[in-house]
Amino acid sequence: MTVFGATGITAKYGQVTVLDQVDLPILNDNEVLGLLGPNASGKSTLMRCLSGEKSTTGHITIDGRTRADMGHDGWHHRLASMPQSPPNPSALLPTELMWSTARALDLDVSDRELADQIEGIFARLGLSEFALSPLHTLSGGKRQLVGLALALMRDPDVLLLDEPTSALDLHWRMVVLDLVRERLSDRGGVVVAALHDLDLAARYCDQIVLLHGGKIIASGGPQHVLTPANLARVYRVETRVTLDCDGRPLVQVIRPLRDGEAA
Ligand SMILES: Nc1ncnc2c1ncn2[C@@H]1O[C@H](COP(=O)(O)OP(=O)(O)OP(=O)(O)O)[C@@H](O)[C@H]1O
Repeated sequence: MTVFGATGITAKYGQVTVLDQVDLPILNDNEVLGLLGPNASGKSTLMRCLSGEKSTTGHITIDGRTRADMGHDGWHHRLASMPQSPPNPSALLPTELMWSTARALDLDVSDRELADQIEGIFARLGLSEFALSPLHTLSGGKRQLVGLALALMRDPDVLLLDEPTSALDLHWRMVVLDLVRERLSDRGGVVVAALHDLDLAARYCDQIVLLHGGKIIASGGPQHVLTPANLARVYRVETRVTLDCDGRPLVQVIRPLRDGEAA
């Protein structure tokens, strides 16, 4: 069982406050939280605060214990993140990156088991044929998938994904998010994913937090958050929202609102 909590998250760059007292809903085992918001609303900064990469005055816990309680290694044993930028287009091979990540984890498994694990992750992400291709020869989407493979290799209880599908085509977006959900039902844990695609968020997230200017504008189930009023206020667009056969919102964007036009 994993319970992840984050309250009172405030973050600054220099003197500028970019996150102001953000409280995320408590996440219980098997839950996916989507972070939505326009450019510069603070999604990546929040992800970096949650991972411990950026300092914050907030209180972040896994099963009631903070990073200070667990220590750096203990925390990163339970939590891993996939950053917004994919691995650099270097001469390294995806398989080398996976092995160095696996070795750093010091897992108590044989090389054969590790090789099987790596092969399994590559197969699910369509990377098997690229395992020995230098990163600089891969497309942006394939490198993004390598970034996800590295995060999955760590097999954390709390998985943070910063725009995990931004470089992917329609097929791979759904494969990746199906895999994320399947992994939760197999082994438990929670996922926090920053997303731009509202329909993917509605389809895959149990809860959504809508950020704007570093503050939470709405928080709750997709149907509660993805309303025309919230979307107009935050994204400055007119939308029509209908429900699919499973009751999930489907957002049709009609037009951008003009300067000065009421949301
Ligand atoms: N290293 C930094 N130094 C100074 N300001 C920063 C830094 N990183 C981000 N910011 C600022 O913090 C604010 C939030 O940025 P952040 O990257 O968290 O937003 P975001 O919601 O992830 O945006 P996007 O959707 O464009 O990726 C922005 O105003 C941004 O300019």
